[in-house]
Amino acid sequence: MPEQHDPSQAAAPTAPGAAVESAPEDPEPDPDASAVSIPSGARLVLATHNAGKLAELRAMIAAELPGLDVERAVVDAGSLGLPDVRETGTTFQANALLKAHAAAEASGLPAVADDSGLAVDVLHGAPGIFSARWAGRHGDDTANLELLLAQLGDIPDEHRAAGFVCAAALVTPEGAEHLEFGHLRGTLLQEPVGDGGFGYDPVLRPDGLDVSCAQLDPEHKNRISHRGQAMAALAPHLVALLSQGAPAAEPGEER
Ligand SMILES: O=c1[nH]c(=O)c2ncn([C@@H]3O[C@H](COP(=O)(O)OP(=O)(O)OP(=O)(O)O)[C@@H](O)[C@H]3O)c2[nH]1
Ligand SMILES: [Mg+2]
Repeated sequence: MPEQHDPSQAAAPTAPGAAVESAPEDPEPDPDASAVSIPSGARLVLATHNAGKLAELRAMIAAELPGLDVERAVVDAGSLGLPDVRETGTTFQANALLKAHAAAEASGLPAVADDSGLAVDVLHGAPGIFSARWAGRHGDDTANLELLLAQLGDIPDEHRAAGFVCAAALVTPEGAEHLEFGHLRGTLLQEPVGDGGFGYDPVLRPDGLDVSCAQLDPEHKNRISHRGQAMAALAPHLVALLSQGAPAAEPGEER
């Protein structure tokens, strides 16, 4: 069982794992990962192919680990040529773990993955884990959002409560796991507003604000978002992992 801190997320992930703290030091690159070329200085893989998520995750890691050279140390699944992982899990946490395990095994580096989505109360939590492909095609944000608005066309504001959910997983090449969660509750607007963010951002107005997520500046969204909360909770584990056994720089070598 990975560590997890969200009792509302009931289904248990299947992959076993020890606590990250027990990992003795940064691993040597996995010899079986020879198909993947790891840039020098890479320390962490972000196991996502979603550009919107990637930008947010990079900014969050830069803010949470100010000593880390994010440009050099953080690589992403796409730039390593890692394939998209089939999300066969039935919960956010199971899919986050699937993606992080796959990237850690393929790269020989620790990996962070996020599985996230929009859960609409009147739809009993849908689109949920199917958020990225709600309209039938993976990653068509405009079609997903239009379908959702059409489905909710007759639903008045007082019954349009919804929330973003994020499960963020940190997995080492040895299989150690950490899992954290974040939620952002709000109300679905009748029409998209704003052009920032991605996905369903233009239709979710967070509780206590009078703008959509797409109208927030990126720092503000990251401070309050589901992903921001999950990554803030994961940050101490990332710090512990990345500060352990950091290879010493060779004389004259830049890090
Ligand atoms: O408006 C949004 N603001 C957000 O902050 C947000 N976070 C997640 N989502 C939605 O949920 C899907 C994730 O699905 P998902 O976790 O499987 O990711 P993905 O398939 O897009 O990329 P990957 O990380 O799996 O490679 C995304 O595509 C979006 O539709 C969001 N929408
Ligand atoms: Mg996905």
